[in-house]
Amino acid sequence: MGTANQIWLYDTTLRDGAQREGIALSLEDKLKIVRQLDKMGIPFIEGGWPGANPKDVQFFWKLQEEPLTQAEIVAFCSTRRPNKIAAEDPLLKAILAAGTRWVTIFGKSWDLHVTEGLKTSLEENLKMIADTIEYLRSQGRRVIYDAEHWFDGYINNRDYALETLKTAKVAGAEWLVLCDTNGGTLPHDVTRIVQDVITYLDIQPDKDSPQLGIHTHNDSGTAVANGLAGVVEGVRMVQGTINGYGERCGNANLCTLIPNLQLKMGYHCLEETQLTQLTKTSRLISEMVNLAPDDHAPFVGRSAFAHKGGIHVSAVQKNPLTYEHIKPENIGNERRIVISEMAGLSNVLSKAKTFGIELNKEDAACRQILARIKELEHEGYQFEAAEASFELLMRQALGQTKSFFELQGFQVHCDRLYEEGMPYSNALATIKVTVNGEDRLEVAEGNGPVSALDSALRKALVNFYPEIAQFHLTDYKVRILDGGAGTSANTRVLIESSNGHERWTTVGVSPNILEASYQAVVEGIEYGLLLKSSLKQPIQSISS
Ligand SMILES: CC(=O)SCCNC(=O)CCNC(=O)[C@H](O)C(C)(C)COP(=O)(O)OP(=O)(O)OC[C@H]1O[C@@H](n2cnc3c(N)ncnc32)[C@H](O)[C@@H]1OP(=O)(O)O
Ligand SMILES: CC(=O)C(=O)O
Repeated sequence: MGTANQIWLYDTTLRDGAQREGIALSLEDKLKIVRQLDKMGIPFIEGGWPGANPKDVQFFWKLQEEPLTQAEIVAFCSTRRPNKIAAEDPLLKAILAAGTRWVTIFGKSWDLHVTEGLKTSLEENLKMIADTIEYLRSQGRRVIYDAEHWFDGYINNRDYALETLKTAKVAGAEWLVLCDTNGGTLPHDVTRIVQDVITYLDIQPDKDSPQLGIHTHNDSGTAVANGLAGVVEGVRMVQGTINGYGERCGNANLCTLIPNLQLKMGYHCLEETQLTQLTKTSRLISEMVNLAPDDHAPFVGRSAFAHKGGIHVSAVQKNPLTYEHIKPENIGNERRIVISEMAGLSNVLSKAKTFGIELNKEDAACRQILARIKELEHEGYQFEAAEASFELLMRQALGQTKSFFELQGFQVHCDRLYEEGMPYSNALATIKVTVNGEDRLEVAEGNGPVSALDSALRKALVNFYPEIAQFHLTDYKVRILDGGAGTSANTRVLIESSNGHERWTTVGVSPNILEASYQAVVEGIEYGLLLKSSLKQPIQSISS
């Protein structure tokens, strides 16, 4: 056992996390994820159920060839089937073949599951638990026992549930993990039930084995709170998943549990440097499972330390404690200042600094910029996501941009055509611009009006600004702002552009979707050109 304040983290992203609807991990994905968790210092990582599918079998073979650096990789399985012999159970043979030092076995605690699910007797279930653990111990394995449906079982039949745990303890399980499998338990029930288990089994937290663990699901929205409640009472292993992925509403989110345990409750889970990997790990794993990261996730979300209200920004700049519950850098996250109609001068100053522009509150331009933002946001512009447009607006107010070209006009023509009876769209854009006093007229095709317009504009400009050849649109989002107005509604378009190295987002607003798109396209090109120009150097405050 560890020191008095040690909590043993147990990650089940690769097993229970993968039981989330919408996640399908390849062998390669699983290997990448396990290495990242190992790097972050998680001591126990549940890799999968080796008897359940060929991918999990291969996963454990791969780890035998290239073991992890510090984590114990754990193989998962059920107890033997009713009225069978443990040594002959194919799933138990597979878990042994996985070659791990530690195995996790789940067994039934709830009498309802024994009689209705397993269709066996309460006595046989106790034998299944005992036989399985004793057999695995005889084969040299260390055993973690997951007491499935522990809390429901306890509430339905306390004495039987406690007997199943005692059986696992006597058979040699080193960890007894209380599972809230259906996720319906609330923290005050966790508290009283854990207290009873500790007394009944005479558990000595932080001393000898067995010790208690907890595995919670989020169906009541209390998975993390339940885990914390268990720890307060003496539980020393916490099971969960990165980003809370898991069956139904998910498992306890380790990205929330770990910082709460370590930074607020004084327990030791990870080294300080490992804790700073948390945000990166959360985002990396969301990439690997192909789910968009939750920007508003506690601790690790992109917005977890984002300040939008002017009052907040002003105070945070004086002392971050005023609106932040922890230091974002402790978990590898960062503070962000957001620009919107709720901004005050402090937001503008702070954002200017990130663009390399030193302003102070006395600059007249500062108030003008703020007033302009509020006016434009009232018209439907939104600068939170369109930071490139905001920087252009700021530089225009400060006289720090130049006009790269002048639009004379454009026309876009869309056709719906048919080829062998199949419909397809084709768009043609004509644009006329003046650059350095020279008129250019260009035509381009696209599979839609915006791509045709974008192509025509870039074609007209590329001879003057060759870097435009590297620019391309990477994302295009449209939002109808006043849906009640039907097809004459105001439209906001956000366009993300890239030059292959950097990405930036611009915004346009108009009742005409093409006009809104044109504004965003033009700002996208202007910002790309600005990035390469000497204008994008840090500049001095205009009043200094
Ligand atoms: C709480 C949890 O998250 S537990 C983990 C859940 N995860 C999974 O189920 C994913 C992996 N599972 C699988 O690939 C398959 O279900 C397998 C390979 C395990 C079993 O497949 P099958 O043999 O076809 O059985 P099936 O999935 O239909 O039913 C599960 C069987 O396990 C039995 N079972 C359930 N829990 C236990 C247990 N703790 N001990 C022994 N048997 C159990 C059920 O009673 C049922 O038996 P039955 O077929 O006699 O009715
Ligand atoms: C073991 C497990 O995953 C559960 O009881 O939820």
